[in-house]
Amino acid sequence: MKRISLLGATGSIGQQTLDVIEFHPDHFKLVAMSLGNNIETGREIIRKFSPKLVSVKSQEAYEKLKGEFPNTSFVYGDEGLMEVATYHDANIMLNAVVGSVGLIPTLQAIKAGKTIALANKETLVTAGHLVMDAAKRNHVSILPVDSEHSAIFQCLQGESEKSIEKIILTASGGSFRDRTREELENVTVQDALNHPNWSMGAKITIDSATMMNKGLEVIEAHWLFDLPYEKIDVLLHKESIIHSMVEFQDSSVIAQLGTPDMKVPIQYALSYPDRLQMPVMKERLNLAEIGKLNFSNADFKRFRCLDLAYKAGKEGGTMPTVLNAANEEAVAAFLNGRISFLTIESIIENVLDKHHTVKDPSLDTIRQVDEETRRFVGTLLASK
Ligand SMILES: NC(=O)C1=CN([C@@H]2O[C@H](COP(=O)(O)OP(=O)(O)OC[C@H]3O[C@@H](n4cnc5c(N)ncnc54)[C@H](OP(=O)(O)O)[C@@H]3O)[C@@H](O)[C@H]2O)C=CC1
Ligand SMILES: CC(=O)[C@@H](O)[C@H](O)COP(=O)(O)O
Ligand SMILES: [Mn+2]
Repeated sequence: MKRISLLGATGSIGQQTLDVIEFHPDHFKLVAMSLGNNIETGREIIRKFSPKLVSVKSQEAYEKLKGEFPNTSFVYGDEGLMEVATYHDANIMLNAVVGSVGLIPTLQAIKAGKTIALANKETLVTAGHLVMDAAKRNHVSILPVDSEHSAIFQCLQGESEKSIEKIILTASGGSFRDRTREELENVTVQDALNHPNWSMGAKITIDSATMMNKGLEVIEAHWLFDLPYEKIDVLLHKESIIHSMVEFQDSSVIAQLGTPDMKVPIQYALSYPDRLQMPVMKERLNLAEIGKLNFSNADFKRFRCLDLAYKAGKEGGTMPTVLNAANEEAVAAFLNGRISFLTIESIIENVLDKHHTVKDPSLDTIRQVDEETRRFVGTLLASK
């Protein structure tokens, strides 16, 4: 029985994780969870799964919920998130919060010896060296939930990482994949939130539209699979059927395919090294029905954020921390209607240009750079 603590239970990945847990009561049990502001959904989840410990974001939410469920203890804030991440009765922690707020709970869970199922890619982007180093020292596995990384992880089962020629991350191209840069000038938040293949949280859907998502995934892959950036390619594939591929030294290419459904990589991370039945999904893959799959190279001028992410990743040190923090702030400003779609990338580029890299940063330095970057983006936004 895997006993799961789930960060971000009310989100898109969180809810699909709960579906998977519900399908397999003999294999999985939810013992602890966190939510942010969505108390209504939180209540429904607590009623259904009776977790022993629940963390909420604010003290106000904590005051509202704490007397309602006699068998559940409540905590709140950053401290609460950490308590859930390290809950004594959990053996696996699935991190499905959005943003670099996921970093510290991940590090704490690693220290507590929990297996990590990681959806929260920002954690690896902002401080991949600290996370992978802590995992190594504590003999803890980091199992990917992100669909591309799960695909690569699956392709690598039974293979030696030494025999990898390169990995190929597929990219749908997001909501605006068929538009020119000129056509991006006046796109709306609603247009951007309309992803062609995946139903996801707002932040990652915007990241997908700017292709920053793929850039973050390149950095995530660098850390997870210990590969230099030269061995990580991106390929546009608009159907999101091939979730990613590995090319080996002998020229063989192994790919992982499936309909776009996050329950598959979530379940694989939870059941690993076993596979379980997938009782409820939209549909299984029928290639004859699909007929044709499309591929093309990603244009780095068209998808500026992808280029910025490769450059930040290659530079290393604190540069990816800045990339991530600037992106989080710029995307939030776009979602709030404060800036246009193309301003997201110009803000990130401006901030990266001004940053002087600190090599091999400590956790304190990462936190400081993250905060400074957010403040700097705040001043840029104030002048708009
Ligand atoms: N959605 C997807 O299909 C995929 C997502 N990912 C990654 O998984 C992560 C989660 O994405 P997704 O599920 O789409 O995001 P959502 O926005 O749908 O969910 C985010 C979750 O995090 C909680 N949360 C947000 N901010 C905070 C905070 N400051 N403190 C505590 N909790 C917080 C939210 O709580 P509440 O809603 O209650 O406020 C919610 O439970 C991201 O890193 C994303 O990149 C990766 C691959 C696919
Ligand atoms: C489902 C998932 O893993 C997302 O990260 C997805 O990959 C987004 O799709 P694109 O970034 O390829 O548009
Ligand atoms: Mn992905």
